[in-house]
Amino acid sequence: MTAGNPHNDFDLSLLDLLTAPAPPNSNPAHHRRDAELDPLLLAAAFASGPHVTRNHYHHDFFPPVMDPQAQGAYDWTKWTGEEIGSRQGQRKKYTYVSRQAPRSKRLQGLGSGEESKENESQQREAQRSLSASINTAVLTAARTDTAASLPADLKIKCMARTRIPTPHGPAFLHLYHNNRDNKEHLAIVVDPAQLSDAPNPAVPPIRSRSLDSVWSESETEMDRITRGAYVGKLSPSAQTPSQPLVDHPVVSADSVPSPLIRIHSECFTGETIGSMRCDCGEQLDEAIRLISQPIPIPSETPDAPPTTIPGRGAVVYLRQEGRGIGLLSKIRAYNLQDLGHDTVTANLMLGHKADERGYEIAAAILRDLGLGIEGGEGVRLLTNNPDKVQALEKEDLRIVERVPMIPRSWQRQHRHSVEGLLPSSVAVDEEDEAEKERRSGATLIGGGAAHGDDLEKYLRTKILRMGHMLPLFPERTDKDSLDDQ
Ligand SMILES: Nc1nc2c(ncn2[C@@H]2O[C@H](COP(=O)(O)OP(=O)(O)OP(=O)(O)O)[C@@H](O)[C@H]2O)c(=O)[nH]1
Repeated sequence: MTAGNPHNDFDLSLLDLLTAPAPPNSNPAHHRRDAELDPLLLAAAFASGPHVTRNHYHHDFFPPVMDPQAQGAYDWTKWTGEEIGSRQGQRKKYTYVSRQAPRSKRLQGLGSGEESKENESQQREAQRSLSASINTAVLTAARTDTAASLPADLKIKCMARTRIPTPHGPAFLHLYHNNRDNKEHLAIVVDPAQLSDAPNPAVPPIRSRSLDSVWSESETEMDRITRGAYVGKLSPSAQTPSQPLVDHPVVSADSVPSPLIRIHSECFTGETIGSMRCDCGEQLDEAIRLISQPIPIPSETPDAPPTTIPGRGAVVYLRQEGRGIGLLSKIRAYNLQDLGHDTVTANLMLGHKADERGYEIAAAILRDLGLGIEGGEGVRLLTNNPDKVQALEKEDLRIVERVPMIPRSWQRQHRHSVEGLLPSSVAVDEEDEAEKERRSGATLIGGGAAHGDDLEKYLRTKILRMGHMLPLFPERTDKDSLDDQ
């Protein structure tokens, strides 16, 4: 995702500098509940360098300190540790702001082809040297002895959690920050037992360690509850803050089936405007449905009736749109696909790889949630993508089973052939078709199963060119689907 970005060499000791204890608040009744400057977001902003677009030049402290060339700016490379312009005994206040580019810079991108290429390379060069000077300043400011800039160790932190009622049952949405990119990755945790008055003690709750930890000595119970560090169900009369977890509880592998996990990548088109070029929206919905299904527990004696526990697991939702190439490139790729190229070739024609995603952040989020950790119960991974399995195993995630994601349109068309592909732990949806149409994908435009020629082509390419582990059924067209109705 960020591989090869020369701006990633951010010195982590700056985080300590930025997280130094805040001065005592003179008016505690109105203090902010979130940190004024989130150090992880700042780290990502520094690491990614200044982005010059028409409306956004870069983030900077005000008064300006990052761009040594800017009028009135302070050159950080010359900083000796004294606060700029501060008088004896006075603290100088900096505000972190987003600045617009000067007009001359904004107009640069509007030149002719040759001219804008030249401008682009000049901009890249300027970015490189500016980023180098920022890094020098950061190193000096943090007073470390680190001679060379090393890639920063990945750090993630769950900033907030809340309950979300979904058509498939309750879920807990967790929002994460990290020091690699400036994206807000998410985890949708399905664990309704956490809302029960008498949870099964053999099944530990899926909790974030970083969220449940104590962030500062001055943090109040209400601060913790507001950011989601509470247990049970929140209501006007029930507010119990959570306790920090020392270690994630270890569950023996045979006591309950391992939680079902999906690592899902953002797809604006499929998930928000109901595009049927891909099955992403449907997959997200289907993943939450499958994870929410009650889990059958084998009975201890042959005569005892079978029991179930509530569904458990999580979808880690990564903001790596378009298999990591971004929405702009994906839109261009769609036009190339309309010209007859497939999803892989279109990416390659635009100078991208077929897949530019990374799963390091996903693995870190799962570890934070105590899922797939060494010595633990392992996870069952919902995917057809062999690269995803491999990449997560490389991150030391303990995967005990791969569970296929069968596209809904294929489940309907090829119901009998498909049933055998699903492991017994995943129940086939027995609802009648009309009920299924109504409930599944209720939050997506159009609902139900995505279908059509575009989707057939996309799915076939994933099998034929990307090695996705799905059966290849005889090709169908939109007309066949209409004939079935
Ligand atoms: N570049 C590109 N990206 C696409 C296209 N269609 C969908 N995507 C992206 O592909 C990603 C979907 O990936 P996932 O939902 O994680 O699934 P997957 O890697 O295909 O594999 P599974 O786990 O088996 O579903 C999202 O980021 C989509 O935006 C396309 O035609 N071109």
